[in-house]
Amino acid sequence: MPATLFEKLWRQHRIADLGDGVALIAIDRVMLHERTGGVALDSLSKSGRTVLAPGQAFAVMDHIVDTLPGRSDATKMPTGMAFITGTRAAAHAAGIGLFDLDDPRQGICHVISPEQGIVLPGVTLVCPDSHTGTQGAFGALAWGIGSSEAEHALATGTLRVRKPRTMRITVRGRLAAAVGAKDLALHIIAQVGSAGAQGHAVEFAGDGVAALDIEQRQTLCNMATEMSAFCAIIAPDDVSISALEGTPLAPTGAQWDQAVAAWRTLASDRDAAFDRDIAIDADEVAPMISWGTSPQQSIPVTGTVPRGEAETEANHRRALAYMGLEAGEALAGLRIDAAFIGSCTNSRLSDLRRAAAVVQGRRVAEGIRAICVPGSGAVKRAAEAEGIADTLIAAGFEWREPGCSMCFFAGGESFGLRERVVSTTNRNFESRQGPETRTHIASPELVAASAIAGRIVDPREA
Ligand SMILES: CC(C)[C@H](C(=O)O)[C@@H](O)C(=O)O
Ligand code: SF4
Repeated sequence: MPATLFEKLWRQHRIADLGDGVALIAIDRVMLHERTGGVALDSLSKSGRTVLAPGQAFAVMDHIVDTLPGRSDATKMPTGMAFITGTRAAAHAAGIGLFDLDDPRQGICHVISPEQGIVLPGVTLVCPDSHTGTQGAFGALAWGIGSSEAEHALATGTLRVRKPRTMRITVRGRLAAAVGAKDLALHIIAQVGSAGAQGHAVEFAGDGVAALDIEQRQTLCNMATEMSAFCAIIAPDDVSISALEGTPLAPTGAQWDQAVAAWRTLASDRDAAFDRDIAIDADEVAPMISWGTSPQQSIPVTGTVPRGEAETEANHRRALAYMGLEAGEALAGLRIDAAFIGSCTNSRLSDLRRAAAVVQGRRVAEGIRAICVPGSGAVKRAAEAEGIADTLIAAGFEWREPGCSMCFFAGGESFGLRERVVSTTNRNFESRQGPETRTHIASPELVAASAIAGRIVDPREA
């Protein structure tokens, strides 16, 4: 019987059926970060257990660390330092891999995993972080879990998992030159809704996805979390395989060749049936931006804030009031206070390169705070070598150390009260980037162009 890619990976990792739609699944990699991972490690050691496969477990410092130059274990978050020192001690005691603050490989967990070859096609990878599905861009089965599940996975190399349903999102045709994966993702989420993929493993397919480079694919899979997907996956191909070749933990020599031969079989069979199957026309995707407090509240940047539909009216009104907007108002032209380029959605080299191309030779508008936080040490060094950092700094951007930074207010860094921020991050929830901040999520090009203009602009006209 024809099988989906998800089904193939599920079967390859299924140890036992536990009944009622739940299976015991073999876990190949566990990633942890200092916000939730240290807790799992501590609880594990308190219960007298050890990590079964320390060589396949990795802890990363990304969420709480400051991203200001000259940073140390002390953080802007008053209780932050304990997360960092605690995770460090626990990782050392457990003997697992650690990407510490002073490690040149440090960065956001989902960004550094493929840089290091931690994620590979066909593996199962879990992390107590909701955007773990980002790594499905490499053809892995990667999903976010809770801390206690992380503890279980560390101790046993397995997890009980309720089998998700399957959903395919086929992108027909290629995106226009001025639009990218972030626009595509917001277009899809606006269509299917923030709960649109709940309980589903989403496979992105079609020529529009095959045409995306590996970093854009990660952006797309990252945003699947914002439609509540269990995970996202893209079948491995030359693009994803060559991106992993030569990474520190990838197989080498004959083992690499063998692995590649196996990875090439990882695709949904032609007649495989999905529980849900939807198609998107790439030529209908425009530069997008969110207007509200949920990623589904996104519109083309040329559009106007929609009027509420009856059943969501109260939510709609609340979002409008929170964002300081009125239905019918155009987003283009709206004054902003700040611009942020970073996060596991859009902090890779090509994201920064596209932003730099927009700001090249120009200046951030008077009074606008513009910040760029590269996703990893490797991205930072490459951007510096290529002149991207100089371009951004000359334009007036702050150039930071790698980390989640202002994606996530709980890290301690934040924007000011009620400030309006254009941001390349994935969440525009209330107070996500600071007290009552008004976040508009969009592509790096749109954010960069808006920083220069001091207001929301269509990057095609910048
Ligand atoms: C802190 C962490 C658990 C959280 C998540 O799981 O997503 C964070 O990364 C986020 O983006 O909100
Ligand atoms: S960059 Fe933001 S979304 Fe990504 S893992 Fe960090 S806090 Fe979560």
